[in-house]
Amino acid sequence: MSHHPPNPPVIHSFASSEVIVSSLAAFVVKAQKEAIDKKGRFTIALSGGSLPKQLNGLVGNPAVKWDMWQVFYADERVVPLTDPDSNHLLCSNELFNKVPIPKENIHTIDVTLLDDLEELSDAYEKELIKEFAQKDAARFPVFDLILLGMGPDGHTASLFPGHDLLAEEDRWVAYLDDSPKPPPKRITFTYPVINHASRVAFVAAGAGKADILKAVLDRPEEGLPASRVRPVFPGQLFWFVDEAAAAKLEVTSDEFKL
Ligand SMILES: O=C1O[C@H](COP(=O)(O)O)[C@@H](O)[C@H](O)[C@H]1O
Repeated sequence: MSHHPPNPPVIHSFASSEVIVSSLAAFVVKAQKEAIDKKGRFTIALSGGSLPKQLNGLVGNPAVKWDMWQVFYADERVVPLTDPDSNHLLCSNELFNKVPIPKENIHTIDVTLLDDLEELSDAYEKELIKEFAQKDAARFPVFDLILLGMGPDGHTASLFPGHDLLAEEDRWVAYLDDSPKPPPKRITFTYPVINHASRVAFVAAGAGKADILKAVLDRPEEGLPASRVRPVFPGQLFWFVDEAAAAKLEVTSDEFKL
């Protein structure tokens, strides 16, 4: 465990969510290149919600080495992969069905275990162990990049305000059956996984995110789930926001320009 304090977050603010799309694509490509140069593979975790649409700048992008990607989900709803609530379905519709990524490089939940949350989350944890433990010999997986969204209540992945899972220190993947946002049954990466990544990036756009973004960044002592994302040094946290979402932050706009 590093005793160095976490790096301060880097906040990139853009005039519109359209500009986020191209900047985010360049950011992902840079993370991909560094990972492949170092380790010959790129491990990335995605979220659902508004995030997958923002990945459109990767479609048709010749710099993306799809066969080197290993994709996991930072959280997933416990539903069939064809259900409109599935994060995998959303990511497939927005991204994976439009690019030449090998299907076996996308790690989905095991849908034969939908009736047993404990087995399902254990199986997804084992999937992570297969990818990371033998190769990296670390106590927690070290993702090259985890992309997160933030809900209007400050939740991220399926870590919700006041939920017991915020205190989970050992498990890599946990389950809940009481999500305040439907559907109630979900699995989620825990903080030990999120906070051991090399890079974690939040994407938040629109005026609907302004109040909660202010609370998360200006009042971290409130302990909202998104405020608790503080990657262990030398990991780095990034925020990709548009001006509407950043409107209520205290820092001057110059500090936010790329
Ligand atoms: O339920 C979820 O919500 C969060 C935030 O969604 P957003 O639509 O406000 O961006 C999402 O990141 C997570 O993956 C999803 O399961």
